[in-house]
Amino acid sequence: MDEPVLLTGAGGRVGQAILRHLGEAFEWRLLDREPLSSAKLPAGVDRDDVYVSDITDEATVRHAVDGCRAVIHLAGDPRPEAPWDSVLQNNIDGTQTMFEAAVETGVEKFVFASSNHAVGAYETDTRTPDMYRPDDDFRLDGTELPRPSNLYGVSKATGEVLGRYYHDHHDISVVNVRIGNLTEGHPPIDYERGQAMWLSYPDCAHLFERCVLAEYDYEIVYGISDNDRKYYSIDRAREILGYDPQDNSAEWNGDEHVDGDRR
Ligand SMILES: NC(=O)C1=CN([C@@H]2O[C@H](COP(=O)(O)OP(=O)(O)OC[C@H]3O[C@@H](n4cnc5c(N)ncnc54)[C@H](O)[C@@H]3O)[C@@H](O)[C@H]2O)C=CC1
Ligand SMILES: O=C1O[C@H](COP(=O)(O)O)[C@@H](O)[C@H](O)[C@H]1O
Repeated sequence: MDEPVLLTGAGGRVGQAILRHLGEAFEWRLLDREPLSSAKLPAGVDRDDVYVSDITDEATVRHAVDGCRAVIHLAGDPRPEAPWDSVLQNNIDGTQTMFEAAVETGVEKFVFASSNHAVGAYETDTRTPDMYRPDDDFRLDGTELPRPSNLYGVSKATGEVLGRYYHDHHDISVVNVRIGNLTEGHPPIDYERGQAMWLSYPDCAHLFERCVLAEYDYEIVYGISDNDRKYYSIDRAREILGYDPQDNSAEWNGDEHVDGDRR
């Protein structure tokens, strides 16, 4: 039996998108500061493998991480408008606590939920709204420096740099997924930017599965579906991770799929 994968923030939107599609793909350990109802637990996950804890609680985090081969780290304050004291504690201090426990216990891979907001300031007045449209060829590809939209984006860029530090000094494999806009069922309606960076639930789960299974050193990739509208390249995710997204926001008209076919 393979060693388990620890998923933090398991009760949230991204966590549930992953567990809904990958519930049986791995042996899971789940961590969230909120208790997880039975409806949020995949079949086969034992309550002993569920940790109700804050990610800044070093002792519990270390216990949860110990023996895992990989960590998917989602827990944090996801609000673009989050204030500094919250992102400092939940996103920066919490992520450093996760990395420290991971390297102390010999975890091989660390998958970090970064964000479009780490690079939101590339969306300048002169580029928008054209860059959100299919005929525009502006692309960010993960090699650019962060240009955060807000303090939340600063915390995500800091998480990426923490990963760089722990990779360089402790040899842990790290992939940062700059997630776009995860929306269940259909792309955001009347929101061009959101359609350009839509990540469907099935593509989200597939991408994080590839992050656990692929081999890499230190990577920054974009987490969006294969949208006709896009200003994030997914070439690196395809090449390094074997990401093969199946969804495209252009195939949706509001909440209707153009073929009447929803996966
Ligand atoms: N949903 C999206 O479209 C995007 C999400 N992300 C990132 O993905 C991650 C997950 O986001 P969502 O699932 O949307 O958020 P969410 O708010 O739905 O889920 C976050 C989960 O983490 C838990 N959590 C928060 N702070 C914690 C702490 N200090 N200790 C332990 N647990 C804690 C919460 O209880 C919650 O269950 C976040 O890091 C967010 O920044 C990034 C880009 C886009
Ligand atoms: O990082 C995040 O980004 C998504 C999309 O950003 P938005 O500015 O288009 O709303 C956001 O919904 C999510 O809460 C956040 O964590």
